[in-house]
Amino acid sequence: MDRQGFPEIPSGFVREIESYGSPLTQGLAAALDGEPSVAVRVNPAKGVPDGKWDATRPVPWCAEGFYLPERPLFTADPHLHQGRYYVQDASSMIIARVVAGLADGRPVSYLDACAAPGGKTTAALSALPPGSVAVANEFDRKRHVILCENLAKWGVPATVTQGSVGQFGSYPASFDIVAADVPCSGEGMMRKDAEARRQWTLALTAQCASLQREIIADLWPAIRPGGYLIYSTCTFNRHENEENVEWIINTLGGETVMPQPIDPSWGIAPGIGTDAWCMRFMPHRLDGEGLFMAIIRKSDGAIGKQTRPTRGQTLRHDRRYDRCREWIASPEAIISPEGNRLLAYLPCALPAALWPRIELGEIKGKDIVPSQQLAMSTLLNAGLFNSCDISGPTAVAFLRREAVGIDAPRGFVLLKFDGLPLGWVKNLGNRANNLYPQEWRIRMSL
Ligand SMILES: C[S@@+](CC[C@H](N)C(=O)[O-])C[C@H]1O[C@@H](n2cnc3c(N)ncnc32)[C@H](O)[C@@H]1O
Repeated sequence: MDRQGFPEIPSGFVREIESYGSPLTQGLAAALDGEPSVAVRVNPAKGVPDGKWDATRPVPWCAEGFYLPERPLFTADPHLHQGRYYVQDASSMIIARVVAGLADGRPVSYLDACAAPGGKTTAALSALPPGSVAVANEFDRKRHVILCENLAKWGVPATVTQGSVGQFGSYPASFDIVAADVPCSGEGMMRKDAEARRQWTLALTAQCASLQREIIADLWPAIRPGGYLIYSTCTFNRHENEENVEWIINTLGGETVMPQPIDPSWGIAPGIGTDAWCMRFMPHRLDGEGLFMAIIRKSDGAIGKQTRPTRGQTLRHDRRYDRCREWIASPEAIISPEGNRLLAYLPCALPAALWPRIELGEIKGKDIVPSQQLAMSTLLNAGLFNSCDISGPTAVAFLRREAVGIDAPRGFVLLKFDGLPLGWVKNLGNRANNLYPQEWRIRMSL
């Protein structure tokens, strides 16, 4: 056993990386016994109050990223639950820079094919130029639920889907950028996660490399010719990294590109034993966990070509709900019920099945009970609702789904903390019903 009851770094892993004979891997195994850093990325659409984290160090490659000197009790912080920031390993924040560089100011269609829990998706959503559309998919059902929660809190509209990446075969040449943060052997997590050490075998790396090729082959038709694949893993071995990038280039047809200049002082290393342009984040060379990323441009064509919106083709605005139209600041939205949920669809260049949607509320008789997703949305027209500013302790009680006393008119009231929405209560006068989603509530004792 080594640090904090972690098993030793697997010797087979050490032998594997030493076999590369690269100076880039010297010192890597020792660094995996060190302490991981703590970093956060601020949501530019919501922001955090000035001075929230004094004297934090910026993450060099991400304008919104900061290292914290120690790990606070994030769960007890209402700002986290408001989607004002995301706790994320610093290395992963590179995705924002890459996406901004590839889009280069043009609206694009973006697919994050392996998205849960949503760290890279939220970063990409903040980096995509206005007018872009984003789809986030997750294969695993339980992780999809977490993805929905994290993206709802982030508040920037996106479509969330659940299923295998094969489903995107039905949308040929539909996306300018496809991000595939593929499932991997997780060697880059050996510092944070004891299981990453326990599960490691050379056979696992081969299995993962093969699954990753299947995933990319399934996704490839969905990328527009001339569009981009962002391929990433959180592992160090070459089989899942450089070898797969070369397989993609040679078998599917593309070339690696560098979308943004990388400052050598950041410590990001190139690929090992390849001419392809790759980025290696190695914890002994920079402050972040292991990450590998390559950007592959699919041969031919140009990106940014938008087809005409197919608005109204399969969905019609339901006039019974006209009064909810202004709840969100999107005049194009089509308001339509699905079962007892009232949804606002945001028409875009993608087929209607992939239009982003915001749940406005639950239809209960004549009432529409406004939803938590609406409260969190950056499109919410907050001025249309009665609201009430609450203190930190009341905010935490609300997030625990406890009863909160408020001084506000009767009916649905939007609770605000530090100037931004936190959620809804139904004020009955003598008490207020807490409408925070049961499954999102803070469960731990604080
Ligand atoms: C590295 S994680 C993604 C992390 C995420 N991009 C983030 O930054 O928060 C890889 C994801 O791929 C999903 N996955 C597992 N098997 C898959 C498969 N066969 N096809 C597609 N995705 C799969 C996993 O459930 C997992 O959520």
